[in-house]
This record gives sequence, C-alpha cells and structure tokens, in this order.
Amino acid sequence: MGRKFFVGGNWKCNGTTDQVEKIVKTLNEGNVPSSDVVEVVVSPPYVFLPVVKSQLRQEFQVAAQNCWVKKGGAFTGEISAEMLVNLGVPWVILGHSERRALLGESNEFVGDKVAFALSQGLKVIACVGETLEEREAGSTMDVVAAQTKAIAEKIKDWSNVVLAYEPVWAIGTGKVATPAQAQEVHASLRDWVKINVSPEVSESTRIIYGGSVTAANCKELAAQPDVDGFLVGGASLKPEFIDIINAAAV
Ligand SMILES: O=C[C@H](O)COP(=O)(O)O
Repeated sequence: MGRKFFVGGNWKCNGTTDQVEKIVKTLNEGNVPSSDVVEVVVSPPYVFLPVVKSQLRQEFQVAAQNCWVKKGGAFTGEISAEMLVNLGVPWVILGHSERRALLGESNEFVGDKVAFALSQGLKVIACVGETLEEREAGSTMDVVAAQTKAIAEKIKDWSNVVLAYEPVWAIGTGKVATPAQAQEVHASLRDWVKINVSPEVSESTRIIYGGSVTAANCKELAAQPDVDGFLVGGASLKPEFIDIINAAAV
C-alpha cells in the first residue's frame, strides 16, 4: 500500500519560549525511526514557528495551525498561506474542530481554505470529525462525509493532503476512540473517497486519527489497517510523543 506513517503534534495555544525550546530539545534527542518510515510534523503556535523550525532536527517538519482563506491583505490578525510559504513552513492544519466550533468555521469555509493553501504550495492536514451528539444520533459518517465533500468539491490534487479523523468527543477528554471505532470510521472514510474521488486517491491518502492519543494507546490504534498515523494534542507536549512516533515501528 505504501502509505507512510504520519505523526503530527498539534501544540495548540500552548507554550512559552522556554517550554518550546525544552520540547524541541526532547524531540531532537529522541530515538525515532528514519523519516523513510515515519513522517513527523509538529505544529507550534504561529509565533514560535521560526524558532522551532530553526532548532528542530532536520528530518522533522513544522506546520501552522491555521491560515487565512485567501491572499493576504486587510485582514487584521490573520496569517496568510503566502507568509507561511515565505517562512519555509511546509504544512498547515485546517478545519480543526476547535476552530469549527469556537470560531464558526463552516465546511465550505474549510474547503476554501484547503484549496487556497494547496494552491500556494502548502501541504494540508485537513481535520474532520463528529460531536458526541452526532455519534449518538448515528450520523457520524454523514457528518464526516459532508466535511470531506466540502473539501473534495474544491480540490483536484490530493497528493498533498492528509485527512485527520478527530472525533470531537475524544479531543482533550482522555476518552480515546477504541481501535475498532477508529478503524470503522477510517475504513468508511476511505470508501467514501474511493467512490467520490478515486480509487487511487483512496489508496494513497493518509487518514490519521486524533483524540486523546497517548503512549499507552497508540500501538493498538496504529495496528488498524486504515489508521495511517496520528494527530496528537496534549501528549505532543510531553516526552511520550517520542513513543507515539515509534508506534508503528515493529
Ligand atoms: O489536534 C489534535 C487533537 O485535537 C487531539 O488533541 P488531544 O490529543 O489533546 O486529545
């Protein structure tokens, strides 16, 4: 199949310069598989991107946690895709559920952002996932499909996209999806992409899981055939992130 395992660390809105440098030191000293085996991307807050990029071991990459939906200009407080490219930041996380829920980002807005970021040369970690209410109502796959469709309608080339399935009820709650729950949604999502985009894109696109991933649960999740990696929040700030990077290594 050849989908390289992908581990993203989303630091969210955390850190001081000292803390960030400490995390980078831990990452730099960690024993991890070669970048041929695992792709590692860490996502500090915007303001720390330059320092992290300059200090981080070369085989690890950085991602921004968001970017503006179109070309920069009179958009106070926003950061444009062109600026990230200019800084040499290769990746951006888009559509994270915290932004969807707290900042009202709609499926369509996220689709537009993904399309614009790709057009500028960024690689995108695009997040989808259902709330607890939606899961309990049995609409998990409808929600995930609608979020993915809004992206699929706006892009043609999926080679620079990683899909992150992050059930909202599992984010920061310690309530991780079981390996079977994660596999079920990942397989359905891969199927959706096969039918609605193409079999090739479905085969090659990495679908990673996010939501209370820790050193303790990552191996079992990583063993699922359609789990191609992780997007880690809380645990990416801790030394156990190194264990998570090693999750797929046998
Ligand atoms: O982007 C990462 C996710 O929101 C997961 O966060 P968490 O690992 O703290 O649950």
